Amino acid sequence: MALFLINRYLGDEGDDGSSNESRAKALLAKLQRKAKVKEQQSLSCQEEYQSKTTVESDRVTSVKKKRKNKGGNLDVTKHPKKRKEQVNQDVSPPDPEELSEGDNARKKKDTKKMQLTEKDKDGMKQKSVHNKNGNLQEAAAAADKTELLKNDEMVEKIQTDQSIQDTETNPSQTGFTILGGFEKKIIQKVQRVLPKWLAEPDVIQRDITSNLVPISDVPGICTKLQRKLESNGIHHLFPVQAEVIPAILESVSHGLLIGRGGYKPRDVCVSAPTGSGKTLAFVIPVIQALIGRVVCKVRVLAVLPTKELAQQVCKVFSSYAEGNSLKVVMLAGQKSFAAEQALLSENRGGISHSLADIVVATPGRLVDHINKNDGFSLEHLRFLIIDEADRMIDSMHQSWLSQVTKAVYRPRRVSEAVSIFKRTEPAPITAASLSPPQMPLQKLLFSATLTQNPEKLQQLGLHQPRLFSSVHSQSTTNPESQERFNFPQGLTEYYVPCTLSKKPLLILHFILRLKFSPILCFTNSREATHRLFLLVQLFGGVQAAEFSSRLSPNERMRTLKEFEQGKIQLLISTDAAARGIDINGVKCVVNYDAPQFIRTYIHRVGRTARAGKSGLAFTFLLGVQEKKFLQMVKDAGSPGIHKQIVMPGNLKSMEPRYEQTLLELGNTIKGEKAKKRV
Ligand SMILES: Nc1ncnc2c1ncn2[C@@H]1O[C@H](COP(=O)(O)OP(=O)(O)OP(=O)(O)O)[C@@H](O)[C@H]1O
Repeated sequence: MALFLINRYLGDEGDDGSSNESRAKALLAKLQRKAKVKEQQSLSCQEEYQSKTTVESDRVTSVKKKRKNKGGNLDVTKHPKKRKEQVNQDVSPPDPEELSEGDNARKKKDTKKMQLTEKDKDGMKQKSVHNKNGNLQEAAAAADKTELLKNDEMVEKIQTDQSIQDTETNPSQTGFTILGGFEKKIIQKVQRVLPKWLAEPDVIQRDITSNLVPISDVPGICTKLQRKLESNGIHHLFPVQAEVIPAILESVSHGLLIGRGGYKPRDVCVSAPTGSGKTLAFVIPVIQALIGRVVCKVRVLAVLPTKELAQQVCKVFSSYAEGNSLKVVMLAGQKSFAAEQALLSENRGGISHSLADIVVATPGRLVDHINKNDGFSLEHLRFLIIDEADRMIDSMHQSWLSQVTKAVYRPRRVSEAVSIFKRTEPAPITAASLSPPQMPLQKLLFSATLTQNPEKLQQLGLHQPRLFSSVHSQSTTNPESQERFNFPQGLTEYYVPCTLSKKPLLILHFILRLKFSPILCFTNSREATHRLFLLVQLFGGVQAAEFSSRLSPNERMRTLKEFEQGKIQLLISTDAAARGIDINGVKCVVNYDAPQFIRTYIHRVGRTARAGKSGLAFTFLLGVQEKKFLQMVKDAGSPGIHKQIVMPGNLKSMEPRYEQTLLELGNTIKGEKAKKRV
């Protein structure tokens, strides 16, 4: 017995319930009818074709015969490409049997063209007769012949090309749907458009000095903080502070719990030049928002890429939290894990109590505390500050943000789960979602080189972000093209063409002859930093120090302090000191090694010309680097980089001592290597 019964649809006749045999007969009859109709159509096509193609030359017919002998198959309507190839090799009209109605119409067109070309031929013949005489006439006639032959070929080509076009543009003529043909379509280039919030930011004035705003003119800053600012020597706010502080304060105008009108507050992104005062732009409003708090909980978390930066920001927070009973704790690995744990919380009566309102952390240590410290809770977190945001996005592979988000939205302990505040991850706003008291998490992003790449920013999961920027972008800006940034107003940029061997002499010339101290000098690796430091030290006459991961965190801190105090004339550093570090009084930055990326350049040169002051930046460029580097700086929106030539004669007097120093350097490095091996 058959397991399956397969029924085939045999047309309307198949539905009447008759036997298989009668169905087969009906189908056969139908096919025969169709074949007859087709045959009649083909015959009528053939007749029409023969009547219209009398102008075809004998030569063409012979070619056609040849093709038939070869057994070539011209049924290429299904394969337009193949047809084109074949036609180019073997030009002949298609078989009348193959012609459909569409082909006939096409044939009419072709015949018209042929007639036109015949006229051309006649015209050309007459021309030649009129223009030439005597012996020349014969030659001219021969030339005409070849011309005509060429013409014939052209006519045929036009015909076949036209027929291909017809077939391709109007597939219905062939009766087949032609698949593919994509290469023929003109594909419109996708116009990338920035999202509105990125394309139309709130504009921040770039020029600090002529746009200072008196503290009392900025709405929302309480008198306590105003006095604190003044006691710290700040009487006016910089443009970025005057714009951003009121915006953040507005989002907490109805308390910490929920944004205005019950909506979650918008996240804030700030892109402003180096040294423009971004730190106070988040410290002031956040401190003010916390001043009235009753219970101590971690409500502010600031994440920074390096220990030095975390320490710097922690210092500013502590300065403004002082006297407001707010506690600031740093988690950056400066202290042991247990010591940081003790600073974060204490256990009273079996319940963990937070000892920190504001936590300033580096990503690694932060994740350690989230995972291993039960006394560290982010359940009440209200502000997440991401400083040097573009760098922090690059370090997203450490998944620190997802760990923070997890800790914020999913309380780990049962006691926390029954908290009166219900946290919900950002989602469509409905009346129901707004009914319980909400503790929103607001993200505040800051950078001098904030990316405009929406794909990168998307990783941060921003909620209705608002951008404050000193860079005006167009809505049509291509996010993939090189981004433009603003340079500090007081910065003057130079490049110094040089050779590799002259670089050490140049830096010595800058410090010993041109007296450009203090100089912050950047190299591209810690080895290069160390070698240059040794060389300068051996040369003598300069107070130099190095700054890189070769040093312990405490040594690095001490070095920065001594540099700021003026005890060090030349600080040779890796990019460890390129970002965010605020060292008072750096007059000159030297890029001993040219930076590879524009962001690195902007942050390095931004260590000078801070807070509206002036500063100089020099970049030593080898011949091969010049073109690419200058283009990169220009494309990024630099107001102009000047050429500074140091004549070889100016370095001559230092050369003998330098040669001697190189020998000593070789021995010192050998000694260091030997020491390492032991
Ligand atoms: N309103 C102000 N008046 C005077 N000085 C200020 C003011 N605001 C900030 N400063 C000073 O300006 C300097 C630069 O500030 P800050 O470090 O915040 O800049 P930044 O924009 O964060 O720079 P970077 O992008 O390099 O990190 C600091 O020394 C700070 O004390």
